[in-house]
Amino acid sequence: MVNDFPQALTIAGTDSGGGAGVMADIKTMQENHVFAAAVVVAVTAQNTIGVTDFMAMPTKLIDEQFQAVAEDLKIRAVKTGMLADSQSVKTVVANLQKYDFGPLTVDPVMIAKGGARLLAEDAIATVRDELLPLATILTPNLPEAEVLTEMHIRDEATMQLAGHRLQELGAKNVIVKGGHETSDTANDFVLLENGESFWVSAPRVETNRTHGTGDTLSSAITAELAKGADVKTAIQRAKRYVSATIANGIEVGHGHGPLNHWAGRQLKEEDD
Ligand SMILES: Nc1ncnc2c1ncn2[C@@H]1O[C@H](COP(=O)(O)OP(=O)(O)O)[C@@H](O)[C@H]1O
Ligand SMILES: Cc1ncc(COP(=O)(O)O)c(N)n1
Repeated sequence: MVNDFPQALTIAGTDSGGGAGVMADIKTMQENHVFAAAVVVAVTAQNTIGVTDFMAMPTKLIDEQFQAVAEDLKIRAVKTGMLADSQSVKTVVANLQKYDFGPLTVDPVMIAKGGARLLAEDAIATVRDELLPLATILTPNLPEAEVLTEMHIRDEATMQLAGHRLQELGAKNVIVKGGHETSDTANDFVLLENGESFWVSAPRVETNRTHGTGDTLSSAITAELAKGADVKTAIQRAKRYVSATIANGIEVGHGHGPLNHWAGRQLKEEDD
């Protein structure tokens, strides 16, 4: 059948070091048996040690990438990652309103693990006011949730409160990621559109090989949605996948190392 294979789209920045951004998204979607397409919003000069430079793509080129994808592919689920600046966020929002790419996962990327700012300060309001209300699923880490809700998150109770505030801001479903916490388990709080809430958890791995964890979780969710999973199932499967990529680390680079995107194959073997 023409155009029937599950296809997903990432709208994000590239990582020359291969561990995060568009590169992590494509590897994740591929490993989860979904065809991955990409609209590149920014290019970063980056490795596991840090980001040395980046540039946002011109608006016209972003528009043209959207048009090229929309005219030919049948995208069933889409995610956003690094969006760089306010102009780029507005361009992405306009294109998401123009084309139907299915459920939208918004990973509100702001600052890289190495400390570099990947979203201009004045673009935070644009993300909150214009992009967040389009989100089927919003996936902030703790610092991002704090910035978007303007509250201090200290514990599980404040993570839950933040989830509810983010839903009030317009995101249908929210997952507040606890990767930046220090407890023995990596606990993420999930609040669904119907009001149901629960935690997804995995043992915390003592490692600095966590470059691209957020991208990997959000693109695994997007891949599951592209295959037709419901939101709850997509989040549970994606958590299992990202946990395996962290737990079965590979040694690449000298800083915050990338994940083992092949680890899902091990999970399949365990299941069989
Ligand atoms: N050291 C770790 N061990 C296990 N899971 C982790 C670890 N660090 C992050 N995670 C998980 O990875 C996912 C991404 O979370 P996080 O690292 O907070 O995102 P981000 O990359 O956006 O900062 C979450 O499910 C989180 O719980
Ligand atoms: C292009 C791009 N997108 C996203 C991230 C965030 O990933 P992390 O928080 O793991 O550094 C990144 N470093 N680079």
